[in-house]
Parts: sequence; structure tokens; C-alpha cells
Amino acid sequence: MTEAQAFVTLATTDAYCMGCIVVGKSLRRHGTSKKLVVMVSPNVSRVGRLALDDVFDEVVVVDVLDSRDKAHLTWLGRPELGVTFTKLHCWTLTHFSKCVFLDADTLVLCNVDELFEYEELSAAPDPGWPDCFNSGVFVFRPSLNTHTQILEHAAQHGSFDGGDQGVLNTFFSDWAVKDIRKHLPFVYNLTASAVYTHLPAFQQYGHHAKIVHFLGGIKPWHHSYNPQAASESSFRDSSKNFAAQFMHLWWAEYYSQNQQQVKKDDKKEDYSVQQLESSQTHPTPTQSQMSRTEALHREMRLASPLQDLTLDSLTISSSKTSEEMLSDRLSCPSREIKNILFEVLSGGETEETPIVSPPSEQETEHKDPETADDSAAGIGKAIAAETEEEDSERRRMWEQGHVDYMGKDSFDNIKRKLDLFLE
Ligand SMILES: O=c1ccn([C@@H]2O[C@H](COP(=O)(O)OP(=O)(O)O[C@H]3O[C@H](CO)[C@@H](O)[C@H](O)[C@H]3O)[C@@H](O)[C@H]2O)c(=O)[nH]1
Ligand SMILES: [Mn+2]
Repeated sequence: MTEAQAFVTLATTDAYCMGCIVVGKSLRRHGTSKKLVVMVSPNVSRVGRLALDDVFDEVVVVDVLDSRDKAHLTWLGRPELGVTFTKLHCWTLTHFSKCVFLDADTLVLCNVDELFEYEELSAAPDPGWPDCFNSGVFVFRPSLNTHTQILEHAAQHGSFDGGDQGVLNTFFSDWAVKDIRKHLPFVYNLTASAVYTHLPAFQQYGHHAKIVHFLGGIKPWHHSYNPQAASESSFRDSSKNFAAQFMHLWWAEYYSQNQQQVKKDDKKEDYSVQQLESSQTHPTPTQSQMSRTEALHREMRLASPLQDLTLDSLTISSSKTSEEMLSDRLSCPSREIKNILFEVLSGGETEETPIVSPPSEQETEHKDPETADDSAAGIGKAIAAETEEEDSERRRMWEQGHVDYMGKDSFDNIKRKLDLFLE
């Protein structure tokens, strides 16, 4: 039997591809020795696959499985989750002896290769119902036998939440009570949003966070962010903005450079990397990697209904108020929306809502790291010296999405600030 081991993730849409890129890059950043595999459905675009190809060892095409369990899914408020049954195909990756599945909406904060010491099925408690495990991070052993059994189980019993998590919890039904060694610590699947309700615990244990999970309907790729408003002071003084910091970290990772050039020798994909490179005027590896990631983000902004969630679309007159429009799009409670709007319009800090701001075309511009002012003192001074005029300039820049992913908002700088806050 093979001893190969892999981290596995999944994308059935281009939007989730963006998430997979961050999963893969963050695993590589922290020096994983395991293979990286992403399962994609046939409808994922060529741009999406090429971007994944830069980061993953294997891009495996799988069929879409859909629970079509509208009743449960509607009840959960997430009609899109039926497609998460596709996740169950991970058991067919039998050229690996053991794997760790990571949802596309996770972000790895340190080396987590020790997860492979756990046995099937190991997972962390779900924050909503801790006697269930959350299926965003789990350890499993690929096996066609298990795969068939799970599908039969799903066909027979359905899923109590309409998604894979319901199926897996009833299939591995003794997880809650049988063997505590199969309970992953919560820090391997830290729900970004749950932290608000467990703030003291987060302050006590947050610095041990290993994998953050952006569970729920709003994902990091639905937003950009306002780096100026999420200034140094928000890291120091506000314990309530950590979710925004994780969001910053996610974006910084998305636009970070690949930590490791993937070996492409044993690739079997039916699309050609050279094709894209030859169609570009600057085919150096770094530029082509960067441009594929950018190309995907750009495409998403053109295709996604959230892409025009710009300040303009909020303030330009409409039959609905901007708050209603945002509320429609995000299905957030109105108080949260007020906080977001306050943040957006004043450039100040929200009470307890992550800072969000719209993606825009300029966001993908390359910034010169040399010219970036990345000193904490510099940011502090700049903020103190702000006049009203600067404020409106700042807002203008922000509306255009000027985010310094390569400089002061780089992964390393944001991580450093987050660590400072958690110390
Ligand atoms: O249109 C979709 C939807 C989901 N996914 C994949 O399936 C995963 C799960 O979906 P997600 O939106 O991350 O669900 P969560 O908000 O995390 O919700 C919970 O409920 C889901 C359904 O049971 C479980 O899959 C999750 O692990 C669990 O955390 C994603 O990360 C992707 O890898 C897609 O590829 N395309
Ligand atoms: Mn998830």
C-alpha cells in the first residue's frame, strides 16, 4: 500500500477556486511536506484551473454530486450547499494512504503536518453543535469501499443539513463518544465568526490558532478590505476586529507569491500551461503565476453578483436604500449593515463587524514593496496627521481599492500585527 499523503481541497466554482489558492499557498508557506491536491468540477473555468495548477501538485476533475435536498438546505438558508456532496469524492483518491481535507474557505496559519498522525475520521467539534464534527477539516483514509458505503448511506438516509456535514456525521456516528483521540483541537478549525461569542477564550488561546475557517455564507473572496481603516490602532486597541484581521491575512495570502515552485513533471491535466504562457508577453514564472491569480480574481469580479458591491453602488441613487441593497446581497442583520456602512462611509472603526470594502480593478496592480511604508510608527503618524482633506483622499483611494498586498498589507506584516495583538 502506498504511503503517500496529501492535503485535499475542493472547488466547484471559480469563486471557490480563489479559496483553494489560499489554502494551497498557506500550506506551502508553512513548509508542508505533503502533496497538495485540489478536486475541481468540470465547469471550473480554464483560468481557474491554471491558477490552481501553479499551487497544487494535482488538479483532479471530479463529477458534481448534489444532494438536491432543498428542504433541509432552505431551512439552513444555504441552497448552494447540496453541491458539497462532491466533497465525498475525496475517498476515491486511493493513490494516497491518508489525507487531510480542508474546505476551500480555510486559511492555514502554521505547519499542520502533524494532522497526519491522527486516524480516520478525526475532526474538530462544530461550533454550532459540538457533538457534531465540522466537516471543514478532517483526516481520512481514501478507500473505494468507504466511498461506496458513504454514498449508499447518503442515498438511504439523506443529510440532516442537506450538505456533506450531515451525511458524514451520521455515517461516522460514534465520533462524539467513541474515541477522544479523533477529536481535533478547535484551533485546527477555528471558526472566524464564532470568535466573537468566545472572546475571552480567543484572547486566551487565539495565539494557538492553526487553521482559520470562514464558515458561513460570506466568504473572504466576497470582499476586499480597507487597509487604512484597519490601521495599526485596530490591531492594538480593538479586540473586536480580529475577524477583519483574518480577512486581511486571507487577501494578503491570495496575492502573495508562491513559496515553492510546483514540480509539473507528472501532471496529467488536459489543459496546457504553455498555452497561457505563450499568450502572454512576460512569461517569467513569477509574473505568470501572479497574473493567473489576478486573472481569476478579475474574472470573478466580472462574473460575481458581489463584484459590483462598490461604494458607488451603495451611494448612487436606487429605489432601495444602500442599506437595503447591502442587506439583500449579504443577508446580514441590519445592525451589522449599519456598522459596515458606518465603517465604509466614515473610515472609522465599526463596533463589531469585520471591515469590508469592495474589490476593484486597481486592487490587482502590482505595488513596489520598496516604496511601501510598512512601519507601525509611520502608519500611526499618518493617521494622526489626517486632515479632512486627507480623509476624503483616503476614501477615494480606498474606493478604488488601493490595497498594498505586496507592501504594508503583505501576509507577513499582517500576521505580525495579529500576533502582536494576541500576545
Ligand atoms: O458552491 C460550492 C459550495 C461549496 N464548495 C466546497 O465545499 C466546501 C464547503 O462549503 P462551505 O461554503 O465552505 O460551507 P461552510 O460555510 O463551511 O458550511 C458547513 O456546512 C457544509 C455543508 O454541510 C460543510 O461542507 C462545511 O464543511 C461546513 O463548515 C467549500 O469550502 C468548498 O470546498 C464548492 O466547491 N462549491
Ligand atoms: Mn467551509
